[in-house]
Amino acid sequence: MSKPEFSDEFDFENRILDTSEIPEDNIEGDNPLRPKTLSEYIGQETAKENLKVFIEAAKIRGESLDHVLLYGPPGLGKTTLAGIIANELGVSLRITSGPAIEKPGDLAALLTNLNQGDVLFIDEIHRLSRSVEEILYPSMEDFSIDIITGKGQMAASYHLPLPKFTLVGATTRAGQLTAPLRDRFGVILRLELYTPQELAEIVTRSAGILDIEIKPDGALEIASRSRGTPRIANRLLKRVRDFAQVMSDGIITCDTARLALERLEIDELGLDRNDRRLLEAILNFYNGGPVGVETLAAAIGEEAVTIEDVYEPYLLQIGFLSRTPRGRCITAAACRHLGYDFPKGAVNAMPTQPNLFDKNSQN
Ligand SMILES: Nc1ncnc2c1ncn2[C@@H]1O[C@H](COP(=O)(O)OP(=O)(O)OP(=O)(O)O)[C@@H](O)[C@H]1O
Repeated sequence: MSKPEFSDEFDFENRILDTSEIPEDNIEGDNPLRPKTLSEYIGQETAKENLKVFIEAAKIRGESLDHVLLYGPPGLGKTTLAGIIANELGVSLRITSGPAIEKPGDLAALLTNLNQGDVLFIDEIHRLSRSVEEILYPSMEDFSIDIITGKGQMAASYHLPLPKFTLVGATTRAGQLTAPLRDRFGVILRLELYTPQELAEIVTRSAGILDIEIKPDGALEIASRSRGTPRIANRLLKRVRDFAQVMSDGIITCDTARLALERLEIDELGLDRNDRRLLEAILNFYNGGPVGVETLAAAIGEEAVTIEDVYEPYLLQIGFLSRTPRGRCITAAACRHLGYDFPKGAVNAMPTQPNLFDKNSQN
């Protein structure tokens, strides 16, 4: 088939495969689907096994857990894991985010209100300002902060001891963390995209909690189209349930799942119209690439960071996109999937895996 015309508009707003936080995932709300203990948390075996040991050891010594940095694409369970850490340690969880801490005083107020052993969760920690970060260093290291009040001759400095706490930082962009901040985390865990089998377990667990009848092949069908992401899997489960209830007997089978997902325009690999348009843009406008992410973002009217955080991890993972020093390239496998010929003279780059610690990932 020849190259496609790239005409349709992108629809980023109403994307069912969106990984950004949804209201029920706000940890302060009571989302029944969110696991509360490590044993309920499915997948991420390496991270989970290590964390189990560190939590147990901290409990045996009667100390607070070392600071933990969680990184990985959105919707993989970083916030969930922070809640589990606090729960397993039997302490309270305080939640904030990088952009919410505007001034050093905001952080000082948070830190001085913690109790011994508490977990402070800072989401999007890469977005902390420098002045806030500078207060964070001594508080993470020495559990104390120096507060300066007044100006000029009236200035006074107070040294305030803090309770020993555990900072859990979460980020989708570990490469944007400053080295001094990164070095102050004793435990650094990378969350990986989930396998279809793990996601099928998550879907089955969620269906049980939501009282939805689902067959194993139905769960696997939803799981394989969920882009390795539990947040998407849970969302698709709820939408497929709607189709199953209206169009059949309410039981989710492989057939009902397939039918519903086709109606939602999500293909068997979990790609939707936006993914296809993005790949087609590389093919159509740039002869398969390489194209810089900023240029690509301008061409399709999306922010570069959304392409990098939301679209790319999965497209890289399934080998449909390749990241070269000169930009993004479509792979032969992606062309095959979309039904196009691999463009003549295009760079046949090997698929690359996302490297979230890579500072140059914006290239
Ligand atoms: N390992 C898991 N087992 C079962 N369910 C999970 C797991 N991880 C995540 N979930 C489900 O996925 C939803 C999204 O998880 P969570 O909000 O923790 O993601 P996140 O990585 O913090 O995302 P973001 O970075 O976008 O805030 C949760 O409500 C939970 O129901």
